[in-house]
Amino acid sequence: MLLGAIADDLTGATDLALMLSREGMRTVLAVGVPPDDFEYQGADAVVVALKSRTSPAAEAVTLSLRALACLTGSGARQVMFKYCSTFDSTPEGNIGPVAEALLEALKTDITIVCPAFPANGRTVYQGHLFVGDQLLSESPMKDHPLTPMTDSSLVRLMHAQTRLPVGLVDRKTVAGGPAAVRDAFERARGQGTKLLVVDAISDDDLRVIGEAAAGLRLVTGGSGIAIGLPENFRRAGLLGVSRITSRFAAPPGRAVTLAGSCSRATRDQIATALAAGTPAFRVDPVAIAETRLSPGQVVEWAVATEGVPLIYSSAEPQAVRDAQQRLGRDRAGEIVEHFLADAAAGLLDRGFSRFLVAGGETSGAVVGALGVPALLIGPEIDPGVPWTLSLGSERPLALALKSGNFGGTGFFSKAWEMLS
Ligand SMILES: Nc1ncnc2c1ncn2[C@@H]1O[C@H](COP(=O)(O)OP(=O)(O)OP(=O)(O)O)[C@@H](O)[C@H]1O
Ligand SMILES: O=C(O)[C@@H](O)C(=O)CO
Repeated sequence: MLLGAIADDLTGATDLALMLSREGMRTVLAVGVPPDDFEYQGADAVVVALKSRTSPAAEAVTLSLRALACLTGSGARQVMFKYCSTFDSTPEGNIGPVAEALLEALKTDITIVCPAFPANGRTVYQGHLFVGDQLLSESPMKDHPLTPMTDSSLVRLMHAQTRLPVGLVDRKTVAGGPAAVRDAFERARGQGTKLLVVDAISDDDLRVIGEAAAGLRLVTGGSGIAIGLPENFRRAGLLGVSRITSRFAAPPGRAVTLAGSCSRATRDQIATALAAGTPAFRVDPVAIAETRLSPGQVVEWAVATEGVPLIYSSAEPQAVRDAQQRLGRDRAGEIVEHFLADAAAGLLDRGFSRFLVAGGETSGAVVGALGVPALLIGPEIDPGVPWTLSLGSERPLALALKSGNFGGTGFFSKAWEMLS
């Protein structure tokens, strides 16, 4: 194993695994910390998908260290910690605490912090994260149900989340190429800086940073930062030049779309699907809490519905706030996650084998309920979202796990057409 990665949610893990596959690494995704006898299938890269983004920081650290032990125990030469390209976190973490714990466990002195993913509009300039043409704190991320982002300065956010010294490598330095960035790492090292936020506004910048990061034991960032890492292994003669051609044969069976993401992109995709006449069932968290709605009812509705049914809880920010006021923020989230997971398990029992799930937390819950221990990465649907095939599940499943804010407005029909 050349690269071992720890992702703080499942859609983020598929996003990273897609990036590594595209750059020519045979990549396997493990759902949760893999057991000792996990079959790595000779992979160049293994991505461990956790569900640690919004768990208490201490829990996220423990889980991440367990994943790290598996990856380093299997010989990973470099380790990556993958978090969201919109830096989804709270003042308590979990990005800072996990990065700090990984640095310490790997006995290494410095790492980079770079969530940039230009293909999806995430860029970092002067240490500030932009989403499209908006600062993070002015983007729809300010209304996220679990991790509202109200500050765009990555340096400030990292200061709030760790006790470690934080520095910045600015765009001007990155424009100077890999040697200039490596020099900046050395200078920062000399000053005792441990976490270096790095500017990146294009894939070219990310390739420069990737090359400069060849000697770093730990790299942290969004999937974009991985774009330049495979080439380092190639330069070192450890990775072949051939690109991976993904063979993808989706199993037969019925299909369903499940959406628990309240992100802007998902809401637009739902609106597009509804306008096109997609049969849809809207799930209300308060109705679930008051036991007026059960997963079984939704399963029966989907079974009786023709085409690809859409089951969604996604709602506008005000409706989410109302539900959270009634139920509590975490409880509202958990109620919906459990509901959609139970509905997915019910649909699996009724012969469904193709699942498109929108939302990272939602995907984690659904894939857990479907009993899928690992995934093989298939073709890209939109930047950051591949079709995947289950590995080691009772029967083969096709899964598209979409990050909440990824994908064009016609994403659902585009994804399903790829399987028809
Ligand atoms: N109507 C609702 N009211 C309150 N909470 C909701 C509602 N619908 C969904 N949720 C919760 O909001 C959270 C959405 O998080 P999720 O990670 O699934 O989506 P996302 O943040 O858009 O995606 P990603 O993490 O991939 O960016 C989940 O915990 C979900 O259960
Ligand atoms: O980086 C991203 O934006 C995604 O891969 C993700 O982590 C969403 O949950």
